[in-house]
Amino acid sequence: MAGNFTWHNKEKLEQSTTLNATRQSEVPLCSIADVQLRFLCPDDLNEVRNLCQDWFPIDYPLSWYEDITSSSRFYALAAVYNFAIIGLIVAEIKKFNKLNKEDRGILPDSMGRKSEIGYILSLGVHRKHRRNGIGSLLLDSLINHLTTAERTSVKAIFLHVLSTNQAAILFYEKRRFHLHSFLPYYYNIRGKGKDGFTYVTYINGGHPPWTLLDYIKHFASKMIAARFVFSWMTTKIRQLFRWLCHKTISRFNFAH
Ligand SMILES: CC(=O)SCCNC(=O)CCNC(=O)[C@H](O)C(C)(C)COP(=O)(O)OP(=O)(O)OC[C@H]1O[C@@H](n2cnc3c(N)ncnc32)[C@H](O)[C@@H]1OP(=O)(O)O
Repeated sequence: MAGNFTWHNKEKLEQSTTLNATRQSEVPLCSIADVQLRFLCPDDLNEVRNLCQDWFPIDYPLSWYEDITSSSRFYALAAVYNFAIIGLIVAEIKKFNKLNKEDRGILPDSMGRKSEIGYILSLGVHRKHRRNGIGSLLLDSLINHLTTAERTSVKAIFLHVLSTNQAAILFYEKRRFHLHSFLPYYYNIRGKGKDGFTYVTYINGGHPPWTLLDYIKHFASKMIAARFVFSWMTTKIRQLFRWLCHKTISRFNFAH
């Protein structure tokens, strides 16, 4: 899986950001135009670990932080303001056929076989800077990356979220992610089973498997199209027949 792609060149660290969305109702602590995006590097490990421990109820092992701050397998992007990380997104591309059973229904089998799929492992924004468009900025950057010409095989982006994480659910729904499945006891949080949801959005022509209703709609539209073609052909055959009759009668009259 990891061998099939490399994320952005880590040397291209800084991306300038231009998002003109300034809020009228509240004064943001930082202007989004002053936020820079760059990829994580090994020196970020402690800063990233402190942020994640604040944001997520899951205790990730040290090896996870080492991986996301150093491996090119991950698209691990930080939003930086005043030299401090105030947000980050971590994602990877997975081969569809390597997905867990519960996630296989995201794409139809016929499309899935040759496809890849983006998986968001983590997205978080510093508490002080939430509702300022930084989460959206990070997500947009990932979506832009996955919708370039070289990544047309990536047909969907999905993630897992705690069913009680209302802020994140509202955020993803606002960003046109749809609920795909309910995952009872998906998380083990300090020894307790907690439910999760899978959310998904489709890119690069990807779509969910067809439901019975989709098949009915498709069949009905084919029937309507066939009826239209049939009635057009009947009209044309009738016109041709009339023209032939007319020609034959004219010739017959002329001969006599
Ligand atoms: C795969 C996963 O990582 S799941 C876990 C997700 N991460 C977390 O739970 C960590 C804690 N939460 C956070 O860090 C943040 O709340 C995030 C990442 C979910 C959202 O980041 P933000 O920078 O605040 O999002 P952003 O400002 O771009 O919000 C975009 C829109 O999402 C919706 N939204 C975001 N947060 C909320 C909220 N708390 N309540 C209601 N709607 C919200 C709004 O519609 C918002 O637009 P608006 O502010 O114009 O109304």
